Amino acid sequence: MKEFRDGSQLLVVNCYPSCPEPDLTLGIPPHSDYGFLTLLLQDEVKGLQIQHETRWVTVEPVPNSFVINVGDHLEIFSNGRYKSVLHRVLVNSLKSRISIASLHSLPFESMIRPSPKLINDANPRRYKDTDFASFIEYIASHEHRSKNFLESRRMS
Ligand SMILES: O=C(O)CCC(=O)C(=O)O
Ligand SMILES: [Fe+2]
Repeated sequence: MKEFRDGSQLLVVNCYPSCPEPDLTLGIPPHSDYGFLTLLLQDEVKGLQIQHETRWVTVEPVPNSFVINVGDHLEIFSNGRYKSVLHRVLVNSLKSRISIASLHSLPFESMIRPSPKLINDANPRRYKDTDFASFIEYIASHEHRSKNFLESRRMS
């Protein structure tokens, strides 16, 4: 898509200090990412987990590599064929951890909508249009947990 040439990028740097009681908290609660794709660089300390079926699976750090996550916009654009990945971060008592997440999408003012090529009588449209303003409005009044923003964009 041409629009990606002027697309948006959000860069998030996370630092998780070691925690004396790691079982009592989370580094980041379960959520899915804003955007089409996230490129994530994690250091050598484990902590990231993705939800696979009903289990939380640790994403083993691989040196000099990115973890690529599907975000909510790709789920919307693909009309649900690709699912944004629910993930969370654990803390540990021994080491602090750093990660850098780069979230990529269309320009902030663009509407994100299911691709018309994927919609037909057998596959009706499943998500409403959304944009950065709707995301900001949503997180101003709700906690961004689980996949609740994406759920709010589902057609009823
Ligand atoms: O620290 C990580 O590995 C993941 C961070 C994350 O999920 C985020 O910044 O959205
Ligand atoms: Fe994330």
